[in-house]
Amino acid sequence: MKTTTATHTAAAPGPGATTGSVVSFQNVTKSYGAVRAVDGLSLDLHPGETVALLGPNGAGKSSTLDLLLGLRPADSGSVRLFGTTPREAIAAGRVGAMLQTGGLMEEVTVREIVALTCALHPRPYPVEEVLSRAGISDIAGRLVNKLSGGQEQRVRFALATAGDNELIVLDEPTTGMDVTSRQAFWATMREQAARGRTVLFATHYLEEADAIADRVLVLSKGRLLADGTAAEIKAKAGARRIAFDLADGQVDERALRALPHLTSYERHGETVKLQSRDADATVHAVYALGLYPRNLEVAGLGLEQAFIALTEAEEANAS
Ligand SMILES: Nc1ncnc2c1ncn2[C@@H]1O[C@H](COP(=O)(O)OP(=O)(O)OP(=O)(O)O)[C@@H](O)[C@H]1O
Repeated sequence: MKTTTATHTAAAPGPGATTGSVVSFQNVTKSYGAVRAVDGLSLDLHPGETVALLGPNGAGKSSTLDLLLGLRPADSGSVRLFGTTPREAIAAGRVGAMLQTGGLMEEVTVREIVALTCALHPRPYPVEEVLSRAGISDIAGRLVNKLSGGQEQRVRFALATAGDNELIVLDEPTTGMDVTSRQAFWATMREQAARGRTVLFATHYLEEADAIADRVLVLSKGRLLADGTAAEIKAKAGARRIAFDLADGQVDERALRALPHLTSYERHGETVKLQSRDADATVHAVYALGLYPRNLEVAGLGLEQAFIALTEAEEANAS
């Protein structure tokens, strides 16, 4: 995966000036030939929010971020950042970004590329601080084209945080990073959010969305399928998890599969794992079969299971 960093040039209004929406999409549509990548998308992001953008492959996440940053024009609808066009907001140095396309400048050292990006930013952080925060002080003298994939990713992280941006946009930022780099990365993003900065990140790591984001947007086929806290998304998926053990002789696969309100069924030996839209009724029906479930557990879905349930339901509706 290749990534690039949006640069910053002109002087900007002071940070913290934002009171309205940081990002506003109104009925935005984008097609590539016959493929509708973004389909009537409307949303507003507010100062200080940390927002995860989730969706299966091809859901339109990268296209949405490209439109947001003005890298592609929308076919219809309006995209505004801080009440201005994306181009104006980026020129004013209000936005930092790590994207999936493009490459880093080659034949320069890590320190040089970071120093250049700091020099272009209207409100830069000190170069050594940017290097240290991204965990790349020890490789600052190395040529950019000699870096490993994970090291490159950390350099992009440094470039996206070279100055005080009001909005930070990240497309799958931690792909290729090791565990320590990921932790350092998210610690920095939390600091930014605590300072009132808005962070929007697309990810396939649902555990990151669950742990980091205070708002989760689920996209499917270019449309917004769900928008809320991780807890709200889990609740929206509706189903609950049920798990229990049965004694060997009690496993009657047909009867178990026919339990009411099931959305998913799995059995591993004597352990049965179900998802149900009405856990109370399903558990009642288990007892009504004359079974004696042991180690019975009923719990809400994790974000990952909720995401799968929501996007599968959307697929089923569409077909
Ligand atoms: N430049 C392009 N030309 C043609 N089709 C494109 C182009 N860019 C994206 N698409 C199509 O638009 C749809 C949305 O793609 P997009 O990259 O925005 O999705 P995504 O959610 O970021 O996917 P992934 O998780 O796989 O990165 C896909 O069907 C994709 O094939």
